[in-house]
Amino acid sequence: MNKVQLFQQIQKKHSYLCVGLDTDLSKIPAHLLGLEDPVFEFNRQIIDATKEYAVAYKPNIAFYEALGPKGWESLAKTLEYIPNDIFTIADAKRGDIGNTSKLYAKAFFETMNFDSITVAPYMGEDSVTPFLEFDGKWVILLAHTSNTGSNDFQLLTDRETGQAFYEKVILKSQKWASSDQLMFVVGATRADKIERIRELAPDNFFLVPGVGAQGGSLEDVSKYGLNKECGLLVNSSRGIIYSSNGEDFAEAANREALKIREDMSIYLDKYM
Ligand SMILES: O=c1ccn([C@@H]2O[C@H](COP(=O)(O)O)[C@@H](O)[C@H]2O)c(=O)[nH]1
Repeated sequence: MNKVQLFQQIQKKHSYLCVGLDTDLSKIPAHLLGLEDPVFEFNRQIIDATKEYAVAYKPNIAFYEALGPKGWESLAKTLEYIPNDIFTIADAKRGDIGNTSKLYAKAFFETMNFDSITVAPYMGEDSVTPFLEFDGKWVILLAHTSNTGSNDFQLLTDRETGQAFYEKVILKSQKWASSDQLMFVVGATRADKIERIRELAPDNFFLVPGVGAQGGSLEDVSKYGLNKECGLLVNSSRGIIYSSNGEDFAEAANREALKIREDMSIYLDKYM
């Protein structure tokens, strides 16, 4: 999916919601556990309940890898089930020496047909560019993440330029790819930095995790992060998919997604 198509979906749905499929067997409703593939069944019902409001789905790969071959099977079935006009993100946070990155890219872009993958920039240019060699596929580079540990390295400042490490990542990586292929992860818990990050990357989409369970403010993210083509995909995982752990989990997810979409619709009119 290209940037124009993504923006069209956002305009059609008045939403920039990404639903995170962090599907955890210890958290899903008990009545699903006896089924052949409870993870897929949970995801199937969540997708059906939220697809009217979601412009992206983001399975976090750790939750599937942890289950071994069965988990990969549930992931493949989930990816297949997501409607074609909805953007898909493999939240895998990969990145290695070039020939290894190339195979990570092949795994997520060819063996599985994800639209995008999250990539860690720490190993530099030759670890990121192999992911950019796939037509129509996106790299979502970790820039300023939502966790407290992000302060350890991402805020380290270069004495000469005064630039923080995360700012360098954003500036340098824009030389490797255009905003048609490169997004950045920016935590909603970093709302105080979003205005600055938008200055550094005016045209790139940001994937923003950290609203909902992590407490980030959707309004602040929207106020400082929206650009002329929206430029935001705001993710909520636990806040939507585990809003009930009873038999009504899908209806509860539908209500949560709708609430977020209603706010997004207001912010698109107010701030874009
Ligand atoms: O900076 C980051 C990068 C990735 N994540 C991932 O996003 C979701 C957030 O889940 P919630 O339940 O909505 O908190 C999860 O998959 C994280 O691994 C992040 O939170 N922060």
